[in-house]
Amino acid sequence: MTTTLWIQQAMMITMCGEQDVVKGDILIENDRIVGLYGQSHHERQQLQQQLERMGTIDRTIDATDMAVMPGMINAHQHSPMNLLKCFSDDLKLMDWLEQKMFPAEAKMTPEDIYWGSKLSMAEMIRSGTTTFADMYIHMNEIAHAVTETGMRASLTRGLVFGDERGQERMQEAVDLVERWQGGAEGRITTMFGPHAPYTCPPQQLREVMELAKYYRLPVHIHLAETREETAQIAERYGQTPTQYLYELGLFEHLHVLLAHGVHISENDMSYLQGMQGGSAHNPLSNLKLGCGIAPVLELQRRGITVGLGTDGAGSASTLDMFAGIRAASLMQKLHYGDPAVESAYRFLQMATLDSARLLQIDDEVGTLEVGKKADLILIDLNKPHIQPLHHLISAIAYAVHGGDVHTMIVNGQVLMDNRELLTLDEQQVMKEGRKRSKRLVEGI
Ligand SMILES: CSC[C@H]1O[C@@H](n2cnc3c(O)ncnc32)[C@H](O)[C@@H]1O
Ligand SMILES: [Zn+2]
Repeated sequence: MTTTLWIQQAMMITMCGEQDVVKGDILIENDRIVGLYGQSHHERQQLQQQLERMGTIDRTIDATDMAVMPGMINAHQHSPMNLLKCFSDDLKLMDWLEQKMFPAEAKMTPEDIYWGSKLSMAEMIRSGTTTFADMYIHMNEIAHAVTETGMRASLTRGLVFGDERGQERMQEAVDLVERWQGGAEGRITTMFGPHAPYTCPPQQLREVMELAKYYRLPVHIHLAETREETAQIAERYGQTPTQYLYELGLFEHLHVLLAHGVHISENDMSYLQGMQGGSAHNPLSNLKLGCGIAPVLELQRRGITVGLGTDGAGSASTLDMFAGIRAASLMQKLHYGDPAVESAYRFLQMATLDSARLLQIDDEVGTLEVGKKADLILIDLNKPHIQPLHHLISAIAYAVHGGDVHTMIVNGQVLMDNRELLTLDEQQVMKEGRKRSKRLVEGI
């Protein structure tokens, strides 16, 4: 059975080019966009023809005073870490990770992961994120949660080595890929996820690379997040973290999603130039953990894709990608002492199309285009903190926040309708989250 949806009179931001704000209508058939129409006589005629072909329309949405744009794509996340949000802040990354996160994670059951990820999904849907890249443990539970909530996700079993359970984790990574690649009607894709240079010795990294090549899947890895990491890798291998991965051949044939990429020197950039994939910039996590400012614009100048993520709520405290867009832009303005250093539009593009490129799903999502998947958000502009509306792109980058997202559609399915979540029980998710997080942080 065909399902049809007609969004009327929206300010459409297609993310296909600088001049792309057009008032008009969008037609969706099942999971795909089948038409985008502006106000010209010719486009109105085309709209009428398409409507005649489609017959009775199941649902219309009056989007007057609303912007419609592609959903946000969070390119780096650890969704169950929402259970550990705001419990151990204001620490250095290694202390935070080793003394707080790892001990709490060691207590996590599959059910904790399921409910923790659902809590994140409720927050993400509420704040306009349609897709996320997740690296964690017990990934089956996250895959089930994604299936139920209707979101789109790239799932990765995070791999750390150094104890006797390395091979077992590797098997879980393979199981995830075999069971879930293309799952949930194609909304789930998978990657291989060696956690970081400092938790993955050369031999194990080579083994993961072989698996990624065999399955023809991307690799998702943390890289160059702190000065301490640079010092540790220099001490162990006499290399920078980026050089370490380069010498192992990681950038030769594989699509790689690098999380953070803060401490990347000019010389390191030459190792990354020409790579498939790119870097996920996580400004809020980097600011909160005092990691530094990623060389976002230098990487982009060298043709390296930079998408946008939040990192887990355990460090970033929020999964609101609009807050991330604002932070990313302000960081670069401050860093260069130049407010004109990069446009607001470019940062919106990082959170949509560029993140889609990192997840290797840009042929399906990241822009509003005929033939692409219907993954989009409606933003309510009729609010005091947004009005008067002089420049829509500026307003979205600097004034809008996640709470302004009115309606969300993923794969043609409405997940949030006028701020009501349709695919999860928010009260139950929060109740389970509160109960479980209490047990996890006890005594830590
Ligand atoms: C083994 S699953 C993923 C692993 O990553 C940890 N993690 C969360 N945030 C960060 C970060 O900013 N840098 C490095 N590692 C991070 C998380 O706690 C999981 O153990
Ligand atoms: Zn991370």
